Amino acid sequence: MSVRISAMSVLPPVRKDRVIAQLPQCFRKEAAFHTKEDFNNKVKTACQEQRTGTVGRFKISKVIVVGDLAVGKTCLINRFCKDAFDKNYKATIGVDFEMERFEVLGVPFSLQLWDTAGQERFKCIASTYYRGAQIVIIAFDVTDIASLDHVRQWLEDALKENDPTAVQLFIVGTKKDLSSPAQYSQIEQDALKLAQEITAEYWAVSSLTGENVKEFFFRVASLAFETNVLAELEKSGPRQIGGIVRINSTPSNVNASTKKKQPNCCQ
Ligand SMILES: Nc1nc2c(ncn2[C@@H]2O[C@H](COP(=O)(O)OP(=O)(O)OP(=O)(O)O)[C@@H](O)[C@H]2O)c(=O)[nH]1
Ligand SMILES: [Mg+2]
Repeated sequence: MSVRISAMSVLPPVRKDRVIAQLPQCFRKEAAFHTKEDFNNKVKTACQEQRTGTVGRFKISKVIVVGDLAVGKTCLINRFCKDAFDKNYKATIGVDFEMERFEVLGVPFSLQLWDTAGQERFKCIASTYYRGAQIVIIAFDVTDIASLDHVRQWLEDALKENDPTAVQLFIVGTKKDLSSPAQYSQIEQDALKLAQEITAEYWAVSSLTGENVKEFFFRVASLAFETNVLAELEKSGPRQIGGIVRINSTPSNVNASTKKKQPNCCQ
């Protein structure tokens, strides 16, 4: 960890196409983490006043991407991180990970993206890396209803290793390019219903065309950032040094992850 911190301090500036100045909007209002148009005001003020605590210095949010084999988890990450797409399937063995650095409201913020194996025989290796995730992305293939049916099982497995109240959950339908509008809208109904039931934000993407891929990860980064800054503000409360004393320090859109701080061995 200390190696990573010192390495970060000498890293070049964040890429221009990783700068987030405005809150990216949700994909579907029916299944969104929240539907606010802008970042929380307390978060914006904290960023302007550089009162974001560990966020922006050494905070790295862990994201795990899980889901059935061959639904397109690796392709999704590769489209975003490398702007590449491979039409040949190469199963992930265990896990891979990528670091993505963003700048949100002027504050550096990193996501550690863990790409896990969907194949049963590699699952037990992969699941040992689930711990400490702040964000869980469950991918399913929009042309394969069985992969949507398996989302609940993936959720259960991911939450075994994590504090369920401290996790932000996303369901992502992949391979949107392969489905006709009629087929897609049918599976979307089921996916939205499931997302509502398990309190997840729903997205649909295509790693082949790139549709919604950047928008999705920007949304993930922004919501993780917002949650982290709110948690920092709640932690420091009215005693915040160098900031304005706020009598009411409870964030207006308190969400699960600000309620309980989990021990986080992986960060
Ligand atoms: N048409 C199309 N094909 C895709 C898309 N995403 C992935 N694929 C294809 O689906 C297959 C599986 O993709 P992967 O990303 O390797 O799947 P995975 O979920 O990482 O699989 P495991 O690592 O075994 O869990 C590959 O042949 C990809 O080319 C997409 O958006 N559109
Ligand atoms: Mg893979």
